[in-house]
Amino acid sequence: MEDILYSLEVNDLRKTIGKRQIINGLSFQVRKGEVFGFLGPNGAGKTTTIRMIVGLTTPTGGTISVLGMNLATERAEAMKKMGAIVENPELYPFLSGLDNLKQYARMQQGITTEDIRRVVKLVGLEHRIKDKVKKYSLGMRQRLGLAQALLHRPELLILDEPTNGLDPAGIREIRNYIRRLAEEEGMSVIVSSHLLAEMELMCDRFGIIKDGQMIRIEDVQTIDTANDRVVHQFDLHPVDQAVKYLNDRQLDFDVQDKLITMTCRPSEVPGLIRELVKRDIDIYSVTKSKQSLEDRFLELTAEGGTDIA
Ligand SMILES: Nc1ncnc2c1ncn2[C@@H]1O[C@H](COP(=O)(O)OP(=O)(O)OP(=O)(O)O)[C@@H](O)[C@H]1O
Repeated sequence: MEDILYSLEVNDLRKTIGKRQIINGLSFQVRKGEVFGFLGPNGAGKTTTIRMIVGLTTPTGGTISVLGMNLATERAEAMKKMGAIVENPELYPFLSGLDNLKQYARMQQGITTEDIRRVVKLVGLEHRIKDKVKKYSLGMRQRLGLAQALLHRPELLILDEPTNGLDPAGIREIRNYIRRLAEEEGMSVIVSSHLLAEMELMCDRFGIIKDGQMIRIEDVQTIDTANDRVVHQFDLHPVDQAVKYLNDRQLDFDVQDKLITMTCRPSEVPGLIRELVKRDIDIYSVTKSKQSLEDRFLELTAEGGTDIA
């Protein structure tokens, strides 16, 4: 049998609502066992794409394959391989977490007590599973929703903004569970977010979506920022002299609290330091902002932004 490399393949996906083309020829693949992020500004089309993948809305054109099965022609089989939390998970607050899972299990076929025990452990709710859901924190509810989505042992898990509304501790928990599912269970996970730092910590790769198109796919391990323009902060003395030099070179910079901030490529920094030192300017430190990925994202998604070919 031919080996299937991808859990999900989306090809030339399109969606028109009314006269508006919302998704515009979107293509990407999700590998087996990876966490793939869907990153984009508000209104980029993340939710619409996810709704098509989970079968909540029908594409106007293009194809979606789940583990090699075409969603349009082998829908029932493809759906069995998928678990999702797209809108808020449906939970009954007056039932315990366990009873919620039992209730959910009844609506599906072939779910055993062992399956329930397994998902409770997977999301770390063993000690609170008999408590009523109304007593759960938002993070715990989210984890119970995750447990529901995992009950039928999906191979592809789809989570729309899974960390939305959670506090930092809750975000970290969900992130850890998502990573565990990929690393220990070999599951493929798609998460959408507009939080960049989140994507870097949670994903193996992420795609940047803008105006209903995938404009770039990044591999988190190999993000190459060497040639990206990054914000650098120079602590130096005397500032006036440095300001004069930078003005003479017609460089763009800001001065705040005696610190000079400028956006440049990391490769340009050594030359700049040499020139400043030649002018008897003492450099105490140069700090590179950690926001480079965010800068790049904003640049890529800005109206009329940089050419990303
Ligand atoms: N049912 C609909 N009717 C008309 N327009 C829609 C409909 N659903 C989505 N849109 C529009 O499609 C575009 C993409 O929306 P979508 O919700 O997919 O974006 P998103 O990337 O998920 O954004 P957000 O981060 O804000 O959720 C938006 O401009 C939205 O207004």
